[in-house]
Amino acid sequence: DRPATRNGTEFHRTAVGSNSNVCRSRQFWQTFPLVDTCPPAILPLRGTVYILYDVNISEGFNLRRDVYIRLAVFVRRLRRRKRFRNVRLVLPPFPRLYHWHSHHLKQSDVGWGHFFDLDSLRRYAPIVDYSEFLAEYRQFGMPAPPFVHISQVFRLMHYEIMLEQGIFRDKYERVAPKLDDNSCNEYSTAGGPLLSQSLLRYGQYHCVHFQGSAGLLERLLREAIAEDTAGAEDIDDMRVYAILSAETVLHDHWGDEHFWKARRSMRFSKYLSQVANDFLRYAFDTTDSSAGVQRPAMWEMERPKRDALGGDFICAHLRRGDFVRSREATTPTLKSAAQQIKQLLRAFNASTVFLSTDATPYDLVQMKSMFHGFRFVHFQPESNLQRQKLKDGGVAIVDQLVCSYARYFIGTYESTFTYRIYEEREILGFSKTSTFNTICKVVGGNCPRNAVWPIVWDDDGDNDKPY
Ligand SMILES: C[C@@H]1O[C@H](OP(=O)(O)OP(=O)(O)OC[C@H]2O[C@@H](n3cnc4c(=O)[nH]c(N)nc43)[C@H](O)[C@@H]2O)[C@@H](O)[C@H](O)[C@@H]1O
Repeated sequence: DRPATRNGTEFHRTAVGSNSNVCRSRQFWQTFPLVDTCPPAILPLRGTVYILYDVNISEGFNLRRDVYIRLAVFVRRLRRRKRFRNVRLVLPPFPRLYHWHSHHLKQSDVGWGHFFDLDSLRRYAPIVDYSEFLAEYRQFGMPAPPFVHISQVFRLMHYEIMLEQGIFRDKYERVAPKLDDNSCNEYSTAGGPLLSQSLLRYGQYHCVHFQGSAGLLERLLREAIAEDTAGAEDIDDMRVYAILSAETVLHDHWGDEHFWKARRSMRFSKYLSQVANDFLRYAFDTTDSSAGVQRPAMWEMERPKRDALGGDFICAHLRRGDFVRSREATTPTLKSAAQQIKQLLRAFNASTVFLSTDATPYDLVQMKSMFHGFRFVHFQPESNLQRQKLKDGGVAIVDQLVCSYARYFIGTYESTFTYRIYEEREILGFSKTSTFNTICKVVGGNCPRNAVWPIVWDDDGDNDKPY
């Protein structure tokens, strides 16, 4: 057929109009450079492997952030391998999470760009937001209405017995789905509702017992690519795979410098950061420089630091909601929490407390009434419009950011929400003693405390060039 022209480069109409994701092999293209079979935009995408993933539907926002880190560290390393040089981790749209109670807000199918600075994430790992993935995939040509074809889906599940003769071994195994078994059912959204995205279609659906760290996924993906490859013709084709219940995958190395680099790259979106900064200035007269924290334009410029001062207030993260019932043994009453926070205010000769909480409005009023003689501050969006823009997830992030700037922070036992605040304060440069604190069940009790996982920096700067 006759070559058409796009951006001054010739390509064959058939390759664009069809659903082919096959560009001619490099050798052929180099031999006959004028007969270019792909639109120029696609050429750099040759061999792309898109990894879609999703997380168990009941997991909260802050565990999802941790699962992201496991996969981001993995794909950053994976990109060093030839077949995966163009790997892309596709970030799953957030469904309406269990904890996002405001039913009048539109908060399903929310992209990661709403919460995070995608360019900052991208400087750590090859990621694309779901909408960016669709736009990129479209360039390969899709049938109408446009469908994305996932060749294999892997629904991960834990092994029933983890130890073999007392030893934990990394392993996985495809298993046949049992009809009466909800742990792997292709029509269930339990492993994440990704497949209900209207533009997705998939080929094979596998149930996989999986035990091990993210690195083990490389074997699983290589196996899938080998199965999907017929021969030399399609060896370097674009491929799409999906991993469901990705929370099953463990960190390759938890808490090392790779973890922290990925964590540091998780800067919040410009809009959310701006709302938090405005609130800090308005409510506490606090800025980056008055608080003495480090927040350079790029996370790559951050350095070890321990002398941040923080704003002139104490922050407490008081988790209520499901914790009141499901973690009764470690969750304090409002009265006990208020007593502990007031003790701290007196000890630090401070007059202001910022309370971050998912408490009901009624409990919040109760709590406030226990702080006579102190200034009690809680973040509320300033207008309906701002609430709609922030959504419940955005309000929670503003709460976390404000707590990250406090002179002293105390959080909830075993809450990932609290752990993410600990991490943010580690990055900003606070002392460990001002950060790793836990509210007890009762005042003066000998209570369990959250783990202390301090930040780890590379010895010689950002020398870990992945690409
Ligand atoms: C034990 C597990 O704990 C997990 O919770 P946990 O780690 O605290 O932390 P998350 O997994 O983030 O879930 C708690 C969610 O509740 C809201 N939330 C909690 N604290 C605050 C707060 O201070 N301010 C605002 N604005 N919102 C808050 C917020 O939507 C947050 O993502 C649960 O997700 C699991 O379902 C399970 O219960």
